[in-house]
Amino acid sequence: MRQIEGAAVLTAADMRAVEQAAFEQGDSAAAMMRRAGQACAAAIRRLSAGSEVLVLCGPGNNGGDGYVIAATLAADGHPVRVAALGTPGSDVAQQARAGWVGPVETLHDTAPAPVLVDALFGIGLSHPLDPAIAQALLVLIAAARLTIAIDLPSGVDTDSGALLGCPAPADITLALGALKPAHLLQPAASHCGAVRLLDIGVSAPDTMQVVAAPALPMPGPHSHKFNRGMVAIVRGRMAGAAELAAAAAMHAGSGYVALLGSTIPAAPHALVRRKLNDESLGDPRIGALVVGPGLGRDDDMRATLERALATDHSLVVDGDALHLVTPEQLRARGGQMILTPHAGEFDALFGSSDAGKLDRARAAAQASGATIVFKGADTVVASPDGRARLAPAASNWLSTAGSGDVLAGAIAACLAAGLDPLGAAAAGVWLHGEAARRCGPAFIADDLACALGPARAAVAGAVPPR
Ligand SMILES: NC(=O)C1=CN([C@@H]2O[C@H](COP(=O)(O)OP(=O)(O)OC[C@H]3O[C@@H](n4cnc5c(N)ncnc54)[C@H](OP(=O)(O)O)[C@@H]3O)[C@@H](O)[C@H]2O)[C@H](O)CC1
Ligand SMILES: [K+]
Repeated sequence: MRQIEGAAVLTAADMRAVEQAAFEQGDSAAAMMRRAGQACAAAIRRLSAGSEVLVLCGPGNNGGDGYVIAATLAADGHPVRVAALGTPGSDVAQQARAGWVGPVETLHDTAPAPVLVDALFGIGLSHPLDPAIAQALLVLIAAARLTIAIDLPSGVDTDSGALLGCPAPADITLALGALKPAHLLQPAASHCGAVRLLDIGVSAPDTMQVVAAPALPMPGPHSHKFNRGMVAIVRGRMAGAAELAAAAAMHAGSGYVALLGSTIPAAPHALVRRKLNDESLGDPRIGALVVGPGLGRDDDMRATLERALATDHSLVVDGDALHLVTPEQLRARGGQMILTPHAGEFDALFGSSDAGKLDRARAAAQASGATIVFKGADTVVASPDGRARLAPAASNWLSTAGSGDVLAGAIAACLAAGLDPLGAAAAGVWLHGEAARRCGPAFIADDLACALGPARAAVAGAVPPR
């Protein structure tokens, strides 16, 4: 079982394409199912510590995995029972069913067991779970001390993370071959428990990946404040937001941070405070310009935003600025841009929709030509070139004022350090989550900004300094 940071994420269709490609290379569905089931059985043996296991097998290949799991556990002398929903549809699942020689109960007449394995539905769930099935499942889950989902907990939509009926919450989900968006997108992600990836011998494309610890430079003998990356932050009507973004950029490793629009000396004194004018805005040493935190939405601030957009700096566009621009305006501007909307700002800029978060973020990146950080309990980073990064759940204590300002500053520091927009956005998201983890409970955004330093230090050195 592998941790999921950096793992490939595949939609159901992509997963099937990977399977098909493997078959065309000489692999077989039966062999793949055998590898999947045996890998799951090995993990389940470790997790169950000798307790009896009840495997629930569905009508598809997820159920086929379940029969291989049960047969493997039985062959190892591990106490195991099987209850089935329907009969296997595919030949490969029927073969797997034939490999189980024990009795097969039904969901309704089986007895609970300490360890429950949900092999009812995986990536093929196509419509909401029947309430009677869901109810029987919940009774068995309530009676178990450990519930393990195979590939996905039953009752979730693979690609969007939406719920399909009343889902079966798992304590652990064993993802097969690759993560799926539902392992990371809410509300499905909340029903997966701890997600572990099992290798089943398929090679997954890495267009979409789980956000991982970034490779960030460690300063070296030739480093100086400018080649470590200069960040400039436009100060708006609510000055505290820009101050937080500035503090975040400093702690996240930027060598020089300028707050444009403020000259009154104040802590932190390492923060350079300059008037906002053509000279300060046009400083060619700026590696990333942040506009939006606490900006305000009046005409003067709209004009300030226009001046920022008129530069050729790499931009981080956040907060109020997202209410003042249009996707067309951004696409026309071009250059490196990272937008960091939360749900409300996303709807304001790109319109509301019932589509899944991943699809919406990817469409927005296409429409605007910018890298989109669609924030939330499930953060999705989408690049205009189709690549995407999905973040594992971070601390719920991030639901505090200023958290977004801190993220904008962290992303800007990574962008100014020379990462490309997708890499910088993903690195900033990882630093933000890691800083929150280090803060523990009940922190405020000022604490979070300071914790970016230790988080940054933890990943320094992966690449040589510039
Ligand atoms: N590389 C891999 O990921 C591997 C995955 N494997 C396992 O295979 C499943 C995917 O198998 P699949 O058969 O495509 O789908 P499921 O097993 O999830 O379920 C499909 C069957 O369930 C029926 N269905 C769908 N929705 C419902 C519902 N709400 N209620 C009842 N039945 C439902 C569906 O019937 P339809 O008429 O809707 O088509 C199918 O009969 C994957 O998740 C892995 O566990 C391979 O075994 C190994 C490699
Ligand atoms: K399942």
